[in-house]
Amino acid sequence: MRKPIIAGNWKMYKTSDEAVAFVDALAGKLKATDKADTVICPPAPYLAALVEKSKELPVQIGAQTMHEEVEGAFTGEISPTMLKSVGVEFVILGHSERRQYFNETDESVNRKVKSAFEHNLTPIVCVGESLEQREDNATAAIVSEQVKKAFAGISETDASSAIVAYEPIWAIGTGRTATAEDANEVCGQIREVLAELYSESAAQSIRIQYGGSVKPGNIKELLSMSDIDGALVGGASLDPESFAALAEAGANV
Ligand SMILES: O=C[C@H](O)COP(=O)(O)O
Repeated sequence: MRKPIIAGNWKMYKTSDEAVAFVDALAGKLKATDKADTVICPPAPYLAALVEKSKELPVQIGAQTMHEEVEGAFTGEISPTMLKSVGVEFVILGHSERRQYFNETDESVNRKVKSAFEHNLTPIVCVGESLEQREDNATAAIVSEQVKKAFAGISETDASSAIVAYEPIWAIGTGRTATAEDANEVCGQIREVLAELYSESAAQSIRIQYGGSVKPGNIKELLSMSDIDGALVGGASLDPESFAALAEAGANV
C-alpha cells in the first residue's frame, strides 16, 4: 500500500504570529506515525521558521511554488536552492491558481518539475480540469495531457517519488467536492497515464492526492478509494484542530 500523504496548502493566509501559533497548537494534537506523511506548505516568508518549528513535530514543510532557475535577475522569485537551504522538502508545482493568475503553463510546470528533482525537492504536481471541461467530458483528456507534459523528460526513478495532486478546479474552495467515486476514477486515469509513460510498477509507487474542498468530514471516504493516496487541502488546513483530524485520517486508512 502507498503511504498516504496529507498536505496543507495555506495559500496566502496567516501572519507570521498566526503561523507560529498554528504549529504550537498542533503539538500534542498530531501523533507521530510512520503510516502517513504530513506536510504544511505555508507562505514563503515563514518557510525557514516553520522548518525549525516542525523539528518538534511529525510534519514536513513544503513551498507553494518556485522558480526553475537556481539564481538570476528574477525579482520576487524563489529558487530551488533557496528552498533547500532552509530545509524545505516538498514544493507544490502547477497549482491551478498559479496557472490561472500567474501564467504558469504545462511547459513552465515541466521545467519546474525537472528543477525540483535536480535539487532533491519532492514535487507535488497539480493537475485538474475546469467546470467547462468537465461538462464537455474532456476531463480525462485534459488531465492526461497535463500529466504527460509535466513529466516530459523526467526519468522513471525520479517520477516514482513524485506526488501528483488531482484538483478539479470547480471543487477548489467552493465547498463542492468531487464524489469519492469520480475523484477515484480520474486518479485511476492518471495512474494509467503514468503506467504508459513509465511502467506499472512506477505508476503503482507514485502517490496521487485528491484536492478540492477536502474536510475532516469527507476525507475518510476519499482515502478509502483505491487510487487516492492522500489529500492536498486548502481551507480546512488553516485550523490546527481540523488539520490534525485530516492527518489522523491519513494515518488510519
Ligand atoms: O491546494 C489546495 C486546493 O486548492 C484545495 O483548496 P480547498 O481545500 O480550499 O478547496
